[in-house]
Amino acid sequence: MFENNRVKLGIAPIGWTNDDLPELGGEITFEQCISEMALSGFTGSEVGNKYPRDPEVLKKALHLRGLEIASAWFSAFLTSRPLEENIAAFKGHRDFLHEMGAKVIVVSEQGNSIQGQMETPLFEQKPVFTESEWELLVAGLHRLGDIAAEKGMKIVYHHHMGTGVQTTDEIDRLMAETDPGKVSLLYDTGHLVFSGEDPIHVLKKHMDRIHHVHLKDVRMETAYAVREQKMSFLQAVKNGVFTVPGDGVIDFKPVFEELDKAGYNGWFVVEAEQDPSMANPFEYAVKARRYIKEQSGL
Ligand SMILES: O=C1C[C@@H](O)[C@H](O)[C@@H](O)C1=O
Ligand SMILES: [Co+2]
Repeated sequence: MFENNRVKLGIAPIGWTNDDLPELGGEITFEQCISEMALSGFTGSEVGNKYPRDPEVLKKALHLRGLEIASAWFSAFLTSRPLEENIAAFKGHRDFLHEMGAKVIVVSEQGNSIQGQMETPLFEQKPVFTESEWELLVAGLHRLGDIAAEKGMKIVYHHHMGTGVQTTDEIDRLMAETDPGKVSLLYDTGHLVFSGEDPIHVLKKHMDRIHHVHLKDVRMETAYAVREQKMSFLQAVKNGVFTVPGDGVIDFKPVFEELDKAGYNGWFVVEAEQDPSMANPFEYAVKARRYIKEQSGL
């Protein structure tokens, strides 16, 4: 599978130090994190809160370990803040990623998002965009897509738990209303399964829009407990809802087969936010790397 080096394999720093919950892994250094990524067999990474922001300093640390930057998350507030404010912040992010050699920019709309709220029940209070919010989102994403294209880059939209683009219907609507030349999709297995969606259905339906992949697995017993006990997204993460591929309920073989069949080229980024004091990030990175090799040959 994935012959001709079409796919690169990265891992996100969120298993070592969590951006949404910085106290998780607060003691782990940037050097430990990137050294363990390289040692476990990955060649790329996304950007975490401990990464130096000076591109030359970051490049040197990464290149010493054979790593490159795949992308980095951008929180958009297109439905809740002025467009010009979004554009100014986005341009800085785009320029940094461009300097680092990334080709795609992860974008997620955080207007009305509950993903960062510790006490807000995830399934009960998920935001639903109004018609005017959908219009703002679509028009704003088109602008961000144009700005990314100025540097030969693409935006890849991250559907996400606790946001207005979480479910299959919401992803379908976003894809239907956005221009494929300006807005691509990030496919995150963990968020789809946690939400109760069929990941293969979404994959097949939107394959031609998918230009970045997050490989995340789900501990289903925890996902059920989150619903029953009305936990928030952050409580779910603390309780270990997410883990690395090969450690949860998702069968990644058909995911890899579909992506291979479609000629996917780009990054696979393992992304498993869990408490590093309970799930040793190096051990889980090695586990993920072995599982991906077994299932895809990569
Ligand atoms: O891509 C991601 C970035 C994180 O900050 C986020 O909360 C996580 O769930 C995710 O999928
Ligand atoms: Co993700």
